[in-house]
Amino acid sequence: MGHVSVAEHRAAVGRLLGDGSTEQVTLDRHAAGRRLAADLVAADDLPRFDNSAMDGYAVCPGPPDPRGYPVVGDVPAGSAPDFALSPGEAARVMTGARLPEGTVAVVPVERTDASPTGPAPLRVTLRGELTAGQHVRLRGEDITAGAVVATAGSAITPALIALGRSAGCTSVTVHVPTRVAVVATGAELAPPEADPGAGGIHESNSDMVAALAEAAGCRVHRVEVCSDEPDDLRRLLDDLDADPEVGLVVTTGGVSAGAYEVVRQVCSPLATFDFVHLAMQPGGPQGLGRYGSTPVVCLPGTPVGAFVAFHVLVRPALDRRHGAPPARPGHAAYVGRTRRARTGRVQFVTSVLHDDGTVSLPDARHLTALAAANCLVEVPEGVDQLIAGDVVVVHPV
Ligand SMILES: Nc1nc2c(c(=O)[nH]1)N[C@H]1C(S)=C(S)[C@@H](COP(=O)(O)OP(=O)(O)OC[C@H]3O[C@@H](n4cnc5c(N)ncnc54)[C@H](O)[C@@H]3O)O[C@H]1N2
Ligand code: MOO
Repeated sequence: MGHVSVAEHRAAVGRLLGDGSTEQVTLDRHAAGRRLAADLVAADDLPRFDNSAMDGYAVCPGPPDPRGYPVVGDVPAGSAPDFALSPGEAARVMTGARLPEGTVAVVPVERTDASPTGPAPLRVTLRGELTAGQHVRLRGEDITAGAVVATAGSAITPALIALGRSAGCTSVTVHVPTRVAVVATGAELAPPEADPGAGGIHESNSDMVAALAEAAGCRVHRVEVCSDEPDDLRRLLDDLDADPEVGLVVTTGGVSAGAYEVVRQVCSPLATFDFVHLAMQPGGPQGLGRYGSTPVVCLPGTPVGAFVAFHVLVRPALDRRHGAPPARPGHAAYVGRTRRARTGRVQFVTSVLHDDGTVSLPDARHLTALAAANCLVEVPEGVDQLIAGDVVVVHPV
């Protein structure tokens, strides 16, 4: 076991995972959450043509006429008028309808003497002032063909799907999600439906890590629980290495100093692996390497340690692969209540950041504190006490 810093190990995970790749996919709901790997460019003007923002009458003002405007056409949405308005003429138009040439303004039906339903009248009288351009949506006023709809790195949100599709875009170039297998190891682990027996526990890491990976934009293809038997783990890793749907394996457990550390027993003899104990708590014991050609990141077994290690060490590499901007280096908050801290290693404490900018740190590293947490407070190595009002760095989780 070597001794490396958190930053060094984070960089090593980044090198192991590499840059990722890109692909072209349909711009539809399935692309939501992915990030653009290239600028998205409008294929069409938005709106595609001048159109009405109201159900009413398109008018081209002319000399005052006490009988009102002659209605020379009727344009429902979806049709293209084959006539133009001359001064003193009007046409009935519906919301979204393409406006006839010559339109100066649209008057909502409520401001006319016409019935909102039934056939278009022969003449219409308007009430109130008329301003040029009122209720007219101009071609390309939202975005024009060839303009950048969203820049590379943008997340595909529901609103961006609406904008891109409205601008005629049908496909997007995006980062390919990392295809992940999660392997929880330990002889004591009982699956959800099983009785853990006298010495067993309810297994929880596998789906926690899988959910963390999916929240980071990965596709999780396999979720496995493995015994402490080296042969079982070898067989499973061989199988995962051969599986084209697996591009990264994340293991939990079996990396510390005990007698049955299956991950370390199987992987540390391989020249492609490195096991270290980071000066970090929780999540100190770590491993990484390649099994066959498959990158493997080995997290510690304690659920809080695995969670923190995923956030601090693995998430940044996944963000880079998936085109997400690097996380901010953390932001400042104030310690709410004085408490002691352990020195000798950097701590990431699962904590609650409140609206008033103060942060509550729990007394114990329990899962209840993890589940309540909305941030990790980074307590530097040399700090043995946090005093109420001290500034600390927090990382949202
Ligand atoms: N003599 C030493 N003992 C330990 C050291 C050390 O340096 N010297 N490090 C401690 C630290 S820190 C950690 S973290 C753990 C890491 O141990 P492992 O990664 O080998 O994990 P396990 O021993 O398999 O399990 C630890 C703990 O977590 C529970 N666990 C494991 N997997 C799951 C799971 N899938 N779901 C729920 N809970 C799980 C397991 O039952 C243990 O209680 O080592 C310390 N020991
Ligand atoms: O590094 Mo361990 O996760 O402190 O318990």
